[in-house]
Amino acid sequence: MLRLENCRLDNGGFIVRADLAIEAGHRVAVIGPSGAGKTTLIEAIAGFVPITVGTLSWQGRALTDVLPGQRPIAMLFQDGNLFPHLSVAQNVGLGVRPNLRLTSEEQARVQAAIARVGLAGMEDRKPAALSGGQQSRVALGRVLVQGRDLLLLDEPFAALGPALKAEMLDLVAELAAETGATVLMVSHDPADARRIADQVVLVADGVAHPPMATAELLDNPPPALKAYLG
Ligand SMILES: Nc1ncnc2c1ncn2[C@@H]1O[C@H](COP(=O)(O)OP(=O)(O)OP(=O)(O)O)[C@@H](O)[C@H]1O
Repeated sequence: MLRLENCRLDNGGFIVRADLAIEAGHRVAVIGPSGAGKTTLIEAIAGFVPITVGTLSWQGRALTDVLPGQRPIAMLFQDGNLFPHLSVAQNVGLGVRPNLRLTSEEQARVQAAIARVGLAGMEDRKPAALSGGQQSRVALGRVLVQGRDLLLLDEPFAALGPALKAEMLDLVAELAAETGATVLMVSHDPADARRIADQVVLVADGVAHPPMATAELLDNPPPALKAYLG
């Protein structure tokens, strides 16, 4: 279980409060008005935004004072997930070892991840020689080899067209199901939440609310969400 107990997240003076728990294995969409603090929540869990009050824990282990790289977390951003001068295999390999000196067993893991995300045969290509969807697949391959318990996504597929975005969301859901990873995904599109998230965390008015069942929340939105959904 991921727990934020009476937390105060401080993003350069912008405060979000969070007192919530997410059961392991769930896929949770983080939605809410622009500027409400969705990214702040994700980055506090990842360790980039300080938690000045309260405790963050995963499976009973306190993470509040753990450095970002030592948290059981993999992250995918909207942009800048790939290094343009590195090949597909190298970009994925970074998930195993930042210096890319991989053992043959580790190279095999990278190869398996590349195949799993549908890029077998493209190992030596640079990102510029890939489509947007293929680039997203490389980033997902890197997340996959990291083998972390928690996957945090901050609108990673916003730049893709609707069909491609749906395809990538489905791939995230499949990979999470295969690995048992718990997923938190920031999205502006309620359809994304309905597509892959069984629960939704609403961030509004300075508060990250406890998760609610996706259909229940979106079918009967509270006032703050209603205003946002229009
Ligand atoms: N480094 C910072 N210093 C001060 N304020 C910040 C900083 N980063 C973000 N903020 C402010 O914190 C608030 C929340 O930002 P955040 O990015 O978490 O919102 P969001 O819900 O993800 O927004 P969006 O949907 O527009 O991406 C915003 O008002 C923003 O201006």
